[in-house]
Amino acid sequence: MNNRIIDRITDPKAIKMLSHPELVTLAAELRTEIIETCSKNGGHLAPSLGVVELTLALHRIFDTAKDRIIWDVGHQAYAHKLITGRKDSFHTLRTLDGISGFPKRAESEHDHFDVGHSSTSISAATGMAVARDLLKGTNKVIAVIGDGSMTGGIAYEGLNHAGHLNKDLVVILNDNEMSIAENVGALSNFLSRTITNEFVHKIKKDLESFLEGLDSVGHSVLKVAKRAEESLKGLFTPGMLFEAFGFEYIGPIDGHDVELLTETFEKVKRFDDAVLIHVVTKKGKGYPPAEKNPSLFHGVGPFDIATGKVIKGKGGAASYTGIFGDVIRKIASEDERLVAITAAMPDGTGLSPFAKEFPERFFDVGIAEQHGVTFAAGIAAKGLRPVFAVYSSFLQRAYDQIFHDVCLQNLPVTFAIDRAGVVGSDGPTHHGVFDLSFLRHLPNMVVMAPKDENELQHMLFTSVNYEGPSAVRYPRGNGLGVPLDQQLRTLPIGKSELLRSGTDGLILAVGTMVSPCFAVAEALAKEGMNLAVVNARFIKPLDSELIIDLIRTTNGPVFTAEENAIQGGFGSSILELIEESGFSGIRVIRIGYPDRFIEQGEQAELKSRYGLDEAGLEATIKKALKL
Ligand SMILES: Cc1ncc(C[n+]2csc(CCOP(=O)(O)OP(=O)(O)O)c2C)c(N)n1
Ligand SMILES: CC(=O)[C@@H](O)[C@H](O)COP(=O)(O)O
Ligand SMILES: [Mg+2]
Repeated sequence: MNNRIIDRITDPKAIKMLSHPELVTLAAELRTEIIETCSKNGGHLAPSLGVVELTLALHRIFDTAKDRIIWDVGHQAYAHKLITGRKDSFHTLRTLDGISGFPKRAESEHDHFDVGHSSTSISAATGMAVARDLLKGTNKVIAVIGDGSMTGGIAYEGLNHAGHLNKDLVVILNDNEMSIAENVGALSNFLSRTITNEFVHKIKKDLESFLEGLDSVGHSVLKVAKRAEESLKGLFTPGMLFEAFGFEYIGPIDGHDVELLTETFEKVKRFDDAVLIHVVTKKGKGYPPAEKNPSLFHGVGPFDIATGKVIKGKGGAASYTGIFGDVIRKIASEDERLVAITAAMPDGTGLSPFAKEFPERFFDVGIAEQHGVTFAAGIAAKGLRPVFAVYSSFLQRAYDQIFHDVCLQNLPVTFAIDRAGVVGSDGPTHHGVFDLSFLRHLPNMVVMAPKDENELQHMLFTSVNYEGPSAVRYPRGNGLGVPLDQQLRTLPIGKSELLRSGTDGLILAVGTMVSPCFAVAEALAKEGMNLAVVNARFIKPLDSELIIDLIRTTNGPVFTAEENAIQGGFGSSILELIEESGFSGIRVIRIGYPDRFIEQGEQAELKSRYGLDEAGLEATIKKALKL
């Protein structure tokens, strides 16, 4: 008979009734459940395994029906989900219409803030603490933030404000000495304090034996020194930093000792000022392959539990990310001006091989997209060619820096925008469906999207050699498997490619939409309908000359197709062009993502749901042509 504790936890309050050995058993059961589900669905395995004991201790002491826990990024919240009523739906994790991989207020009363992007928890918690006090509430507010997420500037804006207000607020720093890759920066060195502590300890011992060897003067000095010991320790531990922000500091404590965590939280629950608890955990804890390779298992696809081997997809063409990584090295080998930058995503953006080959020209700035952009602007201002490789949705953080530090000064920064379009299981926080809209209205900016991986190569080369800011946006996943030209060339700025002629209608397509649009036009030709198809290549500047000519000669509607929000995107720019050119009576049908946040699901599922696959495009076009 199945006698698992996990099956009895339908409400987190049940955690409070368990004995210590039962909590240890439950931790193991949670890990099994998390590993099994991630092995099938993929997911953020290593971060979630690392906080199982922390999650149990939090739920043992706090009551999430009223107390507020804000998980930073939220990719580590699987145990929290399992014990807050979502065990039976956990098998749907990250799937279409299933439960989210991140906390979601709409999903549970125990999720208090929607997340996915990093470093927001302290600010949100501070806001909740202020609101609680204004409303005369009594609940606790707890932010749980990782050491990687502490590299994001907003975390310090939050700390600075929270420490100043000194509200009843708990920040738990989950320090596993890892971001997705190795964590970077001075703070990370400061937190991994082992060497410093040993060093301080040795100095203290040496000093003590020296003073003890002296006469009574020495003993008096020793007494003073002993009294100063605490402050000396404080001077060399991370506590110093957080205390300077106005927080009480507790730690570092073992984040896998559920009893110690529980005792600590019990005490802290009675405090009524801002406290930071520094908890040390192991990323991937309890699953040896993840402990050994936490970067691979940070966000992993389906894998074999016994061997820890990731199950490869169908194979096929190289990924856009991989091609980017290859081309950028190729360009850098001939152009010494090229400098590559990532904001904590060296693997995800394909820059890791570049980092190995050109370590002096590679910079991981941490989760600091704003700094990454302005840093790139500084490099460009001195005549070099920075390439900032970044996910579309994370670039949103740096809108003002793109405007103020790059475009306004017309600096030659390349934005290599990966994960443009829908990204899949990460869902609405991570889909990259706004970049065309938020980039194309900025003066000086050139915006490109390749129809395939070969065009990606030429666009990157074009971008690095362009004298102003430019962006190349490309999707998550594989290219089309087209042959790659060996010789890179610059594309004429603002020139599109006419792929097929026809006067029954005009399709203007961008990036990943070019191939399915072309296929649909070819199929319709067999039914006697001849549509022109344009690979836009440039979203900005538009190839106005060609597009106006084609609009003039078409007898049918104009279709625009893009993997971006319809609002403000490429289709909108065509409407503007039509208006500016004085056309009237032109029917324009814009195909893209509607004005709502797009849910999680596989890319193909989402494209099908929103009519961006071949079947959907054909249906839309046929309807408009009244076929
Ligand atoms: C603004 C932003 N940039 C980048 C990311 C990608 N990202 C997600 S988790 C993560 C590392 C977080 O490290 P840490 O906070 O230490 O958590 P851990 O995974 O180690 O538990 C990164 C870079 C993100 N979610 N948000
Ligand atoms: C939580 C987070 O932001 C990242 O781990 C993200 O999920 C990575 O996405 P990719 O899998 O597309 O690299
Ligand atoms: Mg970490």
